[in-house]
Amino acid sequence: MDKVGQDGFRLSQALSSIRDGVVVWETGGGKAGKMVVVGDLMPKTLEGQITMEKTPSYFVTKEAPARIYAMSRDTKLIVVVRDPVTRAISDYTQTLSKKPDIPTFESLTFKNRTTGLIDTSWSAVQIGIYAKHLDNWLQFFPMRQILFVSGERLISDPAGELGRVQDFLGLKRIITDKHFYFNQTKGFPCLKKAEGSSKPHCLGKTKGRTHPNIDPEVVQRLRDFYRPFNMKFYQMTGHNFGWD
Ligand SMILES: Nc1ncnc2c1ncn2[C@@H]1O[C@H](COP(=O)(O)OS(=O)(=O)O)[C@@H](OP(=O)(O)O)[C@H]1O
Repeated sequence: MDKVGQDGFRLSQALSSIRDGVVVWETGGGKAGKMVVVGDLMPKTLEGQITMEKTPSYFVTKEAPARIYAMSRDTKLIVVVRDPVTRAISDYTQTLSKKPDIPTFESLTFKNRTTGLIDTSWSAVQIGIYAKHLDNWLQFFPMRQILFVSGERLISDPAGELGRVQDFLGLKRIITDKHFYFNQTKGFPCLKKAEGSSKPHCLGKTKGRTHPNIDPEVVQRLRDFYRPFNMKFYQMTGHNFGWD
């Protein structure tokens, strides 16, 4: 859940929230990383409260479903997804902003550009294969405990998407259109009033970075690559996200 979402919730509901943090990744030893902490760091939840924790990497971490299930099998899971092609470009843009020397998007996308073979081990590509990741979660959690929020609709209709979230969590629909306005300069909706303040609150500077122009042929190849995975994902979730 992003900041606008979190703020939106705090606006209206008794909600205890911590930011990214319950999971610690150990690096070193040449291993990709290991999740080591769960559970005890979660704040105590009082009657009538919902405790939230958000870590984007959970969704694509093989061990996460089993560990969260062991902590609490009733946990409700919310994942924001967007068109995997745009997601990959956004991911690359974020990395590029930190490491300007990385190779081009086009060269990272392919194992072999001539044959058009996509490098599915590149995380920017791999993360967007949502159907595959969802399969891991469905080994532990039923679909009714998982909500997929559309990243595109979070921009075009934030109140509508948050309406779905409130329903899913069994909360009253308190966040509505009247809590948002669209900031044309940012290209994102903002909250009219931030939590505990009378001032508006928009997403931070790092949201809405300009993406580099990518060779349209490469974009098309990626669209073709993702199409079957997207179709499977729509089937699994019963929701057409309209990416194709
Ligand atoms: N509320 C909301 N609605 C719609 N889209 C949103 C929202 N919050 C973040 N974003 C977009 O998600 C992209 C990744 O954002 P972050 O920088 O937060 O990434 S990260 O999770 O911190 O790694 C990044 O996409 P791009 O800006 O297109 O690159 C963010 O703009």
